[in-house]
Amino acid sequence: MILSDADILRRLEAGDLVVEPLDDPDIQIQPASIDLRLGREFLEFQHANIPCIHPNSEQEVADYVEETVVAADDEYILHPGDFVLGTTHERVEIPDDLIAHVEGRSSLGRLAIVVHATAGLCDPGYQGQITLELSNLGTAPVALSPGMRISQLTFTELKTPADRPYGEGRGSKYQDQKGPQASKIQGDREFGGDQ
Ligand SMILES: O=c1ccn([C@H]2C[C@H](O)[C@@H](COP(=O)(O)OP(=O)(O)OP(=O)(O)O)O2)c(=O)[nH]1
Repeated sequence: MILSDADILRRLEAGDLVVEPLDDPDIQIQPASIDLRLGREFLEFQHANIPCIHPNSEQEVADYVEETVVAADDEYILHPGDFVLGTTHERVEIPDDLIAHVEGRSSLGRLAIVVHATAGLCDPGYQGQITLELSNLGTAPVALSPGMRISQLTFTELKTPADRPYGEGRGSKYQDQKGPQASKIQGDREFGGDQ
């Protein structure tokens, strides 16, 4: 079951679903989703730094990205073909019996801006800001401004709460992330990590 605006409000009031700061609930709570705003930090990919990324190399991933912070009243120009990591302004807490889907907004989609390349799922138990995989699929640069509504979250109720929710209990690598976070795939067991 997908939560409606009334269901979302009920869960926010109950306090187990958290979206904060929710500056403007009247505008941000949509019929069956919550609009989230764009944060000020961006991770850009430095193509010249390394020839290729080996997923098991924390160093290569770290060398590959560089953070840019734009002022609250400034803008970030996303050029055609660019791929950068952004962040939601809001921090979320997803209860154990919900999953949240990170979706784009139609108005931005019509300008060719997408907010995730592939992994648009926030697990039951996830807490933190949401890293956005931002791309401009169009032919004209688009100016993005911190605070603008950039994405929407929808919520689906699970049949039963997750037995092992995302979080410290299972060593989840993005729990409590602040700002855009680069890939931590080197934490995967396949690449020598313990997850
Ligand atoms: O667009 C998104 C989607 C998800 N997340 C957060 C919430 C989610 O719970 C967490 C992990 O996502 P996923 O399970 O898809 O990533 P993974 O690579 O499998 O990581 P893990 O091994 O920690 O599950 O990342 C984001 O920040 N941005």
